[in-house]
Amino acid sequence: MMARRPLIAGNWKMNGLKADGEALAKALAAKLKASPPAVDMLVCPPATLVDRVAQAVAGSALAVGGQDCHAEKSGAHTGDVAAVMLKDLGASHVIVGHSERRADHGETSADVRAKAAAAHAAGLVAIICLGETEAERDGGRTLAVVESQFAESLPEGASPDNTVIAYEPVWAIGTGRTPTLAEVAEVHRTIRDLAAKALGKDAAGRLRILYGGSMKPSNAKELLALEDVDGGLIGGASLKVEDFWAIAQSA
Ligand SMILES: O=C(CO)COP(=O)(O)O
Repeated sequence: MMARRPLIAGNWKMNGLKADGEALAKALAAKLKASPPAVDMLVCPPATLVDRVAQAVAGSALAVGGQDCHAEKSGAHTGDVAAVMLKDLGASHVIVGHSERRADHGETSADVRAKAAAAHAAGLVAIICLGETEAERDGGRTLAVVESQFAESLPEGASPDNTVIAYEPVWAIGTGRTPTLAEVAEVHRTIRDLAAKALGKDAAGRLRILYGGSMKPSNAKELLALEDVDGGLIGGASLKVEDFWAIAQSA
């Protein structure tokens, strides 16, 4: 029996105004109600829409998450959002350490670890992102990069119940390119092995490890069929109901 229920998560990034965000979430919630798939589904709208989307899908099986949180609970941090604030709006998850935040905002793995700890303290599941750049892949450093990001980003107290790992090769995000299936399998197996060392074998066996980076209906089935791929973190294709739903159906 499959021990890990797949998680199909949509990262809307900086897309969506009130009307279209609500319509997208409602359409997904309706599909989930009509024909529940054998996966968990999550959408992560921009912070401005978390409240509205959470209210729109309340009572449905569609979970809602944030895309980032601050490491502190409150304070003088203009423009930032605390994990507890996302929780207050009805979020159950938050993405931390996305490569766009690591690149655009200079977030380090130490920052990511503090954010994940804040998410846990607020009662949120932290989706911790990691992945190599193209130069790192070309230089043969993929596994070393993933290993150090994993070691440095995982907080004390992490468990399969409060943490999900997302492997997102930076060069595959929004480019239409993906690693080969063998390359994805190798990285996911490595992450599972790292998790076994950090959390113990049983916990590692329950930990969900998502793949992200140009996942779409045409390649989802083969990616999601890999033994250590337990779902997807989907950007562009999560903005279209039919595409996101098709991906969920192929898990
Ligand atoms: O960054 C991603 C999800 O967090 C992946 O984005 P794309 O699916 O658009 O490549």
